[in-house]
Amino acid sequence: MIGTESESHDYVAGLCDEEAMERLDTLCAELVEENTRQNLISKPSEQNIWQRHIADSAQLLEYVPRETFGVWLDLGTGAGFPGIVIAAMRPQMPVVLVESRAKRVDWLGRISAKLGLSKCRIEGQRLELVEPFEARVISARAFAPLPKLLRLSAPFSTKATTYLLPKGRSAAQELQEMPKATRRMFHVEQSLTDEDAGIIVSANALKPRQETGR
Ligand SMILES: C[S@@+](CC[C@H](N)C(=O)[O-])C[C@H]1O[C@@H](n2cnc3c(N)ncnc32)[C@H](O)[C@@H]1O
Repeated sequence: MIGTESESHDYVAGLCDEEAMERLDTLCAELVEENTRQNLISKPSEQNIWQRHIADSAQLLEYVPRETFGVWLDLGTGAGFPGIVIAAMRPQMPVVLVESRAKRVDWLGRISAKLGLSKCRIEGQRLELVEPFEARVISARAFAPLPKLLRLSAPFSTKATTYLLPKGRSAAQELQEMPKATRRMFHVEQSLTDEDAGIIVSANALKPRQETGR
């Protein structure tokens, strides 16, 4: 389990190059600054931003091949999690962020430009209105209850799509409440950054590295 800011920083550094780490440092600084103007993240979580937000997002990369080619779709990106972190760590991969709240859309546009994320596209509207395309990965943190999430994301999903859904404490319960056919398609992985949190992942997700101590 990753318990401290410095452990979180080291963990993320092991998943990306130095330029990506510089982008993430910039993201953290800009986020704290923007958090004085709009409510992007909770004030207390500014103190452990690497654990609560950056490493928490970055761990999703462990579930997909390093050379992922298709589009990564992040639903309800909000302040940027996990979508902006993923885009900052893998700038060559096309990433689409869907967010409906205007102030957050504006922030996502500004930070994406500042970080030079040319492959990152922001859909500033409700997911229900986005023209469907095939997503290689669909991620969503704190976006919607699982039945709604799967219903809204279905137009973007194929058999090859990997779902990565950080769900906090409710992960096992939410999956348990789904019909049997859906339960067979997913399982819950332990979050690296919170011992009480789970990530609902689809069956085609990679197994994460073992040396992380899980
Ligand atoms: C609880 S926040 C989570 C933000 C971010 N994923 C995180 O974990 O920090 C949920 C976000 O989803 C957005 N959202 C909710 N329903 C949406 C929809 N149907 N289409 C697009 N965005 C939506 C909200 O505006 C909000 O920013």
